[in-house]
Amino acid sequence: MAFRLSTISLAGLVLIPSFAFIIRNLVNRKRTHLPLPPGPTPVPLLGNILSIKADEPWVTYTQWKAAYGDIVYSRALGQEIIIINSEDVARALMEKRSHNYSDRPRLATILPFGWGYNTGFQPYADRWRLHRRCLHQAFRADSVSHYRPMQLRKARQLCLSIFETANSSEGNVLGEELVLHVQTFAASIIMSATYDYETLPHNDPLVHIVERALDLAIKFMTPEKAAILGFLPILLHLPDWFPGSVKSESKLSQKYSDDMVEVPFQHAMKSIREGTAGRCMISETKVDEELEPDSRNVLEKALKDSSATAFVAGAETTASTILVFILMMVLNPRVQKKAQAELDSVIGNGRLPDYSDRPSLAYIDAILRETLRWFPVVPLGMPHTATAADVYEEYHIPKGAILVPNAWGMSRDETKYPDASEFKPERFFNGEGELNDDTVVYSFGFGRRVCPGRYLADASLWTAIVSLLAIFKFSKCKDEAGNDMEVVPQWTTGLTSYPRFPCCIAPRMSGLDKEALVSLIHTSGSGV
Ligand code: HEM
Repeated sequence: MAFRLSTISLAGLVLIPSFAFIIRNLVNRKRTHLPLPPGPTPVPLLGNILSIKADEPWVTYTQWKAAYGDIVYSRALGQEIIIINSEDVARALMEKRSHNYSDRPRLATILPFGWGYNTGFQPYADRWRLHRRCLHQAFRADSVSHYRPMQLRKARQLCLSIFETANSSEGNVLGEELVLHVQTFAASIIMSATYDYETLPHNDPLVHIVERALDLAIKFMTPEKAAILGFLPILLHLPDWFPGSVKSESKLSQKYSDDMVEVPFQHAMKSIREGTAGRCMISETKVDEELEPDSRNVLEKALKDSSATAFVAGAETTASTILVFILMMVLNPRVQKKAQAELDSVIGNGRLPDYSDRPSLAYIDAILRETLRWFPVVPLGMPHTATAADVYEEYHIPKGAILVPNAWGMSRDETKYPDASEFKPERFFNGEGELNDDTVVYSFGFGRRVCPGRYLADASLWTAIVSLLAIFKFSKCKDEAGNDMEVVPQWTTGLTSYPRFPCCIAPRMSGLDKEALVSLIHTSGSGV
């Protein structure tokens, strides 16, 4: 009896919002007389959820492009979702009409799991504007050059760590070892740029606090869980023994998130008070002493929250892109050889490259662009929401609809990128042999919500790519008979995605040992 009762009440909780949605939708449609964008036929209640590839939804959306076009209407559990499959449509809506498409969906998991601090989830309102001001001050194009010596130092440290791992295993590096080195590199750059905090190479206590919060959040902050919690908010209050309850997980996640926001911020504030802080996001943000206490508190809170977001948004995305780059080098020896020939002709082998070499290394820049294109590590960008109903071409865009920019689909546009599934840096050169103006900006999002960390990310990626190419040759692992082993990367799923794969990493310079590498690093300048 108890079972039947709870089944009925659960069904009721699911059905009522769905009927409300259907009725609201019918009323709105009557008012507009315009069709919705085309899309697959939804089934009652679930919408189109069952026809989407759960681990690679961008693949399904790109197939929908072939069937329905650049703008596709779909539904998931009562939510209207519009997939944007072309850069032109994304710009027409999210940039040219950014006043209407800069909001974010209110995911039901955000506040209960302690993620209300995050810039990326802020509604389009004053608090978000203040966050953007703090991020802009620290990471705008003309501020980030200051971080270059630190980024270069950390890229060379990354090479040293990889060298040691490869050296101890005859060149064969396991997928998880590579992931760890690259993630440490990306995390240490963000911790330095935001908090002027120098991370330890292993088991850093502050990085641990951040990762603990992220690990838990990744499990619970999925779109499916948000949809379920949106229907059944009662799951937050039911006792732990009740199937589906998330009461204790949400409390734990809140605590971990609070620590993640507070602990590194207090560390930076202490250094500022003691007069030992170097340049970083916290020390750079002008909190005017003259401000009223209330305004000062609001600004300090925005600074604290947006700096925590910088880590969350910047570390994994940067690391994931470098992992894609290494995978591409393993799978495309021709490209790797050509890049190293360019490096040898410009730099020689007596020193390591630095930022001053960038204008002379066009092919390396093309590799960076092709890496961002070949697999945008935020394949579906971040969703934007329509603040008001709108009309685009002949279609009605309902108020509250979620717009999903399918960056992966844009990167597979055969008219712009012939043989799009191949890794070809040459596609970024014009007829005169110069780099063209496609910098794959769509991989960093659109309009007023575009990634504020893109300039910092660009410099981190370039310096990692150029340093790794200067020192190492990446190839497939060999089996006992000396044959190349097939590479089968395992891709993670979530808001971001990266490949995990073993590979063989050997120094390019014959006889290079650790001592020689350390000495090469020390004698190479920072060239800034
Ligand atoms: C390869 C590295 C990176 C990639 C591919 C990337 C990509 C993105 C994308 C696609 C978005 C969503 C934009 C939109 O809504 O249209 C975004 C947002 C954001 N990114 Fe990045 N990002 C990277 C690195 C960084 C770094 C290094 C930082 C910080 C220093 C950062 C901070 C942020 C923040 C705070 C947001 C939220 C913006 C908002 O909602 O207003 N990102 N990023």
